[in-house]
Amino acid sequence: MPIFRNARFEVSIAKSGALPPPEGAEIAFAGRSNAGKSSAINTLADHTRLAFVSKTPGRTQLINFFRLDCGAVLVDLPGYGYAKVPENIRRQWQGLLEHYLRKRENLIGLVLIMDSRHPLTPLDRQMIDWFVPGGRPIHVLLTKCDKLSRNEAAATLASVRREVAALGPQISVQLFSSLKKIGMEEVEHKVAGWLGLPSDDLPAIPTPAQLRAAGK
Ligand SMILES: Nc1nc2c(ncn2[C@@H]2O[C@H](COP(=O)(O)OP(=O)(O)OP(=O)(O)O)[C@@H](O)[C@H]2O)c(=O)[nH]1
Ligand SMILES: [Mg+2]
Repeated sequence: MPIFRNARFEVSIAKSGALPPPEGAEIAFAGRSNAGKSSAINTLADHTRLAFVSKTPGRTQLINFFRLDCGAVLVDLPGYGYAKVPENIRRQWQGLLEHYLRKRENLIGLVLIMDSRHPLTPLDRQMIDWFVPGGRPIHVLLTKCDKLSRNEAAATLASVRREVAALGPQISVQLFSSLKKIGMEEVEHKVAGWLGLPSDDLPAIPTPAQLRAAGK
């Protein structure tokens, strides 16, 4: 069962004081503005307009909560690092992110979206630093991997894996593309594991040979 399918919008909030009561395990999606976070959520949810996708960076300015069929919650955090946002607003968003990542008791894991062409920016490292002390896992999606050659993608994956190994013990990394739907099963398996859902119900992760045969 693809766990993100049928995600239903529940609520949006703009201030940490207004967080909804913690009901069900939360899986947060975070990423630099324009990294492809909304596209990844829409692709995983199999819903073209669940999360807003735009060509103008910095559009997701709220924390959006989506309920999954299994009862868990997908949390879409505001994109960070967009240069044209005024400093005071940027500080306010970062405060909201820090509060949520450090303090949210039912937050069990973080999916961190990075553009595979610009991984591990200083703010990505900041998110990792805020989250790692809680001991909960982080799964990095190196998205837009359709824009890299096969060799570039493999080299990026290896170097990001090497770098995050030094930042915390619970950080995993994979390639992803919303455009080509690459890497969906891998992230579904990972998050199902966090939620303690049986991964027998999930489709098997295709082997590299199967992916090549499918032209991906
Ligand atoms: N080629 C390619 N383009 C992508 C992919 N994912 C997203 N994009 C493009 O990248 C741009 C930003 O995508 P969004 O999903 O809106 O990014 P976001 O991280 O949600 O951005 P903000 O909400 O603005 O912070 C859009 O033009 C998308 O079409 C992908 O896997 N491959
Ligand atoms: Mg977005």
